[in-house]
Parts: sequence; C-alpha cells; structure tokens
Amino acid sequence: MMLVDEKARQLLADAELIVPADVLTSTIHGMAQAITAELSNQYPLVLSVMSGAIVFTGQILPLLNFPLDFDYLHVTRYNRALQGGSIQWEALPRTDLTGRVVLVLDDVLDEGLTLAAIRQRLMEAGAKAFYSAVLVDKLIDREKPVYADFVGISLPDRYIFGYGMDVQGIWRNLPAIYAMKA
Ligand SMILES: O=P(O)(O)OC[C@H]1O[C@H](OP(=O)(O)OP(=O)(O)O)[C@H](O)[C@@H]1O
Ligand code: HPA
Repeated sequence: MMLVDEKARQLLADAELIVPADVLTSTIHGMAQAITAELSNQYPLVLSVMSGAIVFTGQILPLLNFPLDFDYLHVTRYNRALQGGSIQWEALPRTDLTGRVVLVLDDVLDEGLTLAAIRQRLMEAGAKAFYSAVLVDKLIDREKPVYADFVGISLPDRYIFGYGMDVQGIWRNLPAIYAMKA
C-alpha cells in the first residue's frame, strides 16, 4: 500500500496541471446553458457513463433546472491501461429507453469507440433521439466514429487524469485536470 501511495504522489508531482478547477466550473456552466437551450422541453433521460463521468455528472446535474430522469450505465475499455482495448459492458441502464430522448454524459471523448458503442446500444434499446455531452474532446489526428453534441474543452492528445479520470486506477478525485509529462 505504501508503494502505491508513493507512486501515486510521484505521478501527480511529475504531471502538468492543464485545466484548473475554476476553468472547469465555468466550462460546465456554459455546457449546462447550451443543454438547457436544446433539451429543456424534451424530458430527457440523462445517463452518466461510470466511472469517469462521476465528477462531471455531479457538477452539471444541479445546473440542469428542468424535468429529467437520471440513470447510469457502466462501460469500460481502458481499465487501468493508458491505451484502449475492447469494450466491456458492466451495467446497462435499468430505465426503459423506449421512445426516450437520451443525453449521455461522459468525461472524455478520445477515439470515440466507447461513445459509438453506447449510442448503438441505446438506439437498439428503443431510444428516440441520442445526445451526448463530453467534458473533454481529445484532438486526435484521426476521424472519430461519433462526435459529441455538447463539448466542454478540446485538449491535445496527451493522457489526462483528474476530475473523474484515472491514471492507472488512481486520482479520479483531483479537482482539476492534469496531463502526464510528455
Ligand atoms: O473515446 P474512447 O477512446 O473510447 O475513450 C473514452 C472512454 O474512456 C474512458 O473510460 P474508461 O474505459 O477509462 O473507463 P472509466 O470511465 O471507468 O475510467 C472515458 O470515461 C470514456 O468513457
Ligand atoms: O486521457 C485519458 N485519461 C483517462 N481516461 C481516458 N480514457 C480515454 N482517454 C483517457
């Protein structure tokens, strides 16, 4: 345990702060306004993608002041790795999706494979319309299979962590976004 603790502190000490907490707060306020303008009369089902979206979800939900339902789904393809693997479904929403307008909240849109798989699964389950909001869109040099309707910040293609995102399973609890030293 001591080794993990020391390694975690060293990872953070070696990282670069790239999005401070106050910038994240104002970014999320802007996203909430855009989402409200588009979806406030659609009684959407808001779905949080566990685990990375937990902080983003907790911050944006109280800013969406209109009727909505909330549930979550859990999918992962990175586990503790820095590179994505195949998609693993851990939990589907329990709410009936038939005829619903869904808004999926995720922390980061990287290669887009996760969000594409989520969209396909939710549309197959009967959703009427699919919207997505991602706090971070990574600027990668390839086309993505899906783009988000609401994007907070675009960031360069570096491994990031904090604000819900992990590095080797740790540091989801940081109040800002850090990048591993290049
Ligand atoms: O666009 P992609 O390249 O598919 O990557 C994006 C996905 O990766 C992360 O999840 P991860 O698999 O790390 O699971 P976690 O949220 O539990 O950390 C993140 O939360 C997104 O869901
Ligand atoms: O840069 C990242 N950080 C954490 N989780 C991720 N999932 C996809 N990309 C990332």
